[in-house]
Amino acid sequence: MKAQHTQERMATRAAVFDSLQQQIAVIDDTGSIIDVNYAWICFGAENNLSPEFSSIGSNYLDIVRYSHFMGDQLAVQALQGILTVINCTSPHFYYEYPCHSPNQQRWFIMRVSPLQDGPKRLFVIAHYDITERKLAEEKAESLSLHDPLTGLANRRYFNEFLHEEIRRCIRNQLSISLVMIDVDNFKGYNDHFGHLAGDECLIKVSQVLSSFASRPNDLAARLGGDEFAVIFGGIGNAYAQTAADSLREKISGLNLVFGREKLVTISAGIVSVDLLKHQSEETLLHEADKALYCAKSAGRNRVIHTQLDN
Ligand SMILES: Nc1nc2c(ncn2[C@@H]2O[C@H](COP(=O)(O)OP(=O)(O)OP(=O)(O)O)[C@@H](O)[C@H]2O)c(=O)[nH]1
Repeated sequence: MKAQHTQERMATRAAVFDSLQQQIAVIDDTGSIIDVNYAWICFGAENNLSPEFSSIGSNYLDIVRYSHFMGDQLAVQALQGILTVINCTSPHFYYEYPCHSPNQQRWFIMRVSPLQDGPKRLFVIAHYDITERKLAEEKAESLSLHDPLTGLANRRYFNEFLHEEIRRCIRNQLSISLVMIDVDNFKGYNDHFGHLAGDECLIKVSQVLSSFASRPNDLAARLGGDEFAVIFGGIGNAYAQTAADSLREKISGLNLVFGREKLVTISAGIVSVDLLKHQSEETLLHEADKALYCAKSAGRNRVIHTQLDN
């Protein structure tokens, strides 16, 4: 009676093990696979992994070593982590990793924990799919860094990017240029066509700015209202002047007319430093703002350029 009861409990436990969505394998201290659950088997099949991945008796550590040998850079960290638990240098191992396929973004967590089964030292390797959480985090992160109207970087992202870009340029002795931009007489456009049309106008301006900031070390940002900025990392005096002139022409070329034949234009202040050694972001911001102020005072629809020495 007792034996039957124990058997039933074992069967229930096995059913629970197989019903879990997490992919679980149990290995011994040599890496040999003692057991896998149904989700683990399905994962192997869905991802065309070799049959060894789900076979009892295969060596899981060898499978991970082979992945590393085949160029999977993450496998070496997974391997080291598993070994720290097997060698008792760490009580658990927890590892978050991307596992993207050509048409799907996916992330997983691998958790390795020891399991004492009578005299046997075993280890549970559990993989959890955390794609939903990761995508939600990425979306929240993107929302916190971008302006909702134009999709450009917001002031917070701009500040962080400028800080990092200045450090990168100083480290590598590269040039940098910063362009501060303000739409001219935008209040007039808003008053003439209304706020919604004003929003459309800001979106069009931002699209032009984006098209000028296409390299990884460039950034177009909306700092607030009708105030924008473009960072050109690694770009010095000569190109920045040409780019800002062309940017100004492209925006007047949008032909956004309001009032009595007035055109939406921009004023811009540029600061460039060739082969940056030790200028601070405060100086760059201050000088670009000053140049923008001069462009406004000098009649708008123009670019004023300041070149700083190191
Ligand atoms: N439609 C719209 N308007 C905005 C937004 N944010 C700020 N504004 C308006 O942008 C205008 C900014 O005006 P200012 O920069 O002060 O002045 P301006 O008319 O552009 O004149 P100058 O800058 O001196 O050439 C104000 O009328 C604000 O109400 C927005 O998100 N959407």
